[in-house]
Amino acid sequence: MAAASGVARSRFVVVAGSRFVVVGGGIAGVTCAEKLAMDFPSEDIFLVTASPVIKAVTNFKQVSKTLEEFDVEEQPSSLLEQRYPNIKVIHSAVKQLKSDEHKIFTEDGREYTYEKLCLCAGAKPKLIFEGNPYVLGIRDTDSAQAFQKNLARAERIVVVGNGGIALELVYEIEGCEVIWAIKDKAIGNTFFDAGAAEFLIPKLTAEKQETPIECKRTKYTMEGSEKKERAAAASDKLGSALGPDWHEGLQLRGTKEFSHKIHIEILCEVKKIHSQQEFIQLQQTSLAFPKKGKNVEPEEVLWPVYVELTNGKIYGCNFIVSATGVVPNVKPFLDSNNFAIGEDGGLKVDKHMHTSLPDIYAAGDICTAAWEPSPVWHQMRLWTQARQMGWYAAKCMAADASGESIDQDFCFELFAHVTKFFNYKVVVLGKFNAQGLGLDHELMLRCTKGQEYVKVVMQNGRMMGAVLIGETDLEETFENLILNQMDLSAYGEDLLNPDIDIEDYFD
Ligand SMILES: Cc1cc2nc3c(=O)[nH]c(=O)nc-3n(C[C@H](O)[C@H](O)[C@H](O)COP(=O)(O)OP(=O)(O)OC[C@H]3O[C@@H](n4cnc5c(N)ncnc54)[C@H](O)[C@@H]3O)c2cc1C
Ligand SMILES: NC(=O)C1=CN([C@@H]2O[C@H](COP(=O)(O)OP(=O)(O)OC[C@H]3O[C@@H](n4cnc5c(N)ncnc54)[C@H](O)[C@@H]3O)[C@@H](O)[C@H]2O)C=CC1
Repeated sequence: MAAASGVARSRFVVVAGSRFVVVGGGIAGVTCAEKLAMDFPSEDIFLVTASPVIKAVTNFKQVSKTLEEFDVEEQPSSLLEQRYPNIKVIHSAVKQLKSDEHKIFTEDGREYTYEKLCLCAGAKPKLIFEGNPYVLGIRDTDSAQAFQKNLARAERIVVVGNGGIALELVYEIEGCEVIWAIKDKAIGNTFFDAGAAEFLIPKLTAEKQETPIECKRTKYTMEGSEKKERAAAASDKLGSALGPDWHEGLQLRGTKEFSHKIHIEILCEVKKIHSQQEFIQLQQTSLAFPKKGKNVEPEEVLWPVYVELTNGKIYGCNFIVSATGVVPNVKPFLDSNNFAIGEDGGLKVDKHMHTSLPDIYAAGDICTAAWEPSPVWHQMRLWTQARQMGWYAAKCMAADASGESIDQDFCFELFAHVTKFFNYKVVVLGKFNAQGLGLDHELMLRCTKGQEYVKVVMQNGRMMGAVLIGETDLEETFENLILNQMDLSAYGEDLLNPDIDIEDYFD
């Protein structure tokens, strides 16, 4: 017993301690470390990360009260250390946390002490049939490249899930048949309602893809990363999450000559996945790619794998993409640490980004916002929120360290996200899908086919949320109307009347 514990102790070397230690080289961790480095120029800030490259926010611009514009670069960590000489990046994964001793232990056998720690280790894809070699998830550079390689040899794939990744994939993939299996009635349930889905659908059947629109608020690049480091990233199992426009550098093309070929199976899930051999033994029939949405033809061709849906249909394919959400990456930190965990599996944080354990904070995809939120804010695991939380967590750590109290940052007053789907600019504000409002709300719509889709969510004459697809230029006005909760009953449908310049109305 004594010998065993002696061996265990000698495996770790105390390298150093720092007042502030941040874990994770994604947007949340890097932003947190940068803010601490700025506020404490004479302290060393340790950034411990499993990934060989880090994610840096560049060209940040606050374009309105809550909407932000910034680029994200995947960079070698040396660039971060050049910008902030008091940041020391440690490349190793944390394998254990001893919160009662204020220590973390890394995979390379070192231990570090901290006074205040911020955990920003992100999330992992929540895969269906995890472990099946034909099921792929997309999270980081490594998994995106593996997907691209498999797609280049594929004639047909099945995409499961109906959120951000699935929406991007089905639009971007060319030269490959795509069976898109969704649990819901309409596409894009995490961002859209059935009306918006209807507006977007024609883009999926368009034969030719158009030139990508300039996305005003987001850009994702890998500038500054050297080839050597990119290769290392490709073999990394714990890379940071990809972000907007991640697919632009990748050719997402199968073996065929056509552009889009998508069939959507609604209101179903995957019941079973059969290997080719299992399928042969089953003596069942699989279906050919449906023509004009109808599944009449059985298929004779043999495929590497078969997907049986809960609606009874079976499709053969080359592989399956599980774009079915994420689970916070909390595992390395749980052993012997009694963290309060949210329903979604994240580390619960209070309004000061503090977890349930002393001196430990969390930010980004790993955490679950457990404070009483503003009526028009909610958590979504997004790039923007990772940056906001990382920045604010650093402010909270600094305030706690100096015994000050601070108010919550304004960004948590209103949920605001700008992105791009199907080559349209998409802005979602507040309770854009009437989340949590029950039946007590009204919707107002304005739609010009192929051009714009505007939806506002109203409750008791007040605007609670909005979805803006296309170049509507309404985001700032609507942002103000949601924030100031003005009674808009008197304006009725004029609120969305295209002949009235509502900006003038409310200025
Ligand atoms: C394909 C894809 C597309 C996306 N598109 C968008 C988009 O268009 N817009 C948007 O807003 N959001 C998008 N997101 C979501 C967004 O990328 C994430 O919400 C955000 O990047 C999360 O940042 P993070 O810093 O919390 O986590 P991550 O970026 O996951 O970073 C976690 C970091 O922790 C490190 N780490 C993990 N475990 C350990 C450990 N044990 N020890 C040390 N380090 C560890 C990792 O190496 C990594 O550096 C997308 C996500 C994906 C997967
Ligand atoms: N443009 C953007 O803003 C983008 C944001 N992202 C973010 O990246 C993260 C990962 O993206 P996604 O994986 O798309 O997650 P997501 O949370 O956006 O969507 C998950 C989808 O999977 C479905 N689902 C869950 N379990 C399922 C099951 N067992 N069977 C079938 N369907 C199931 C859900 O109904 C939902 O439609 C998310 O946080 C997302 O917000 C991703 C891509 C683009």
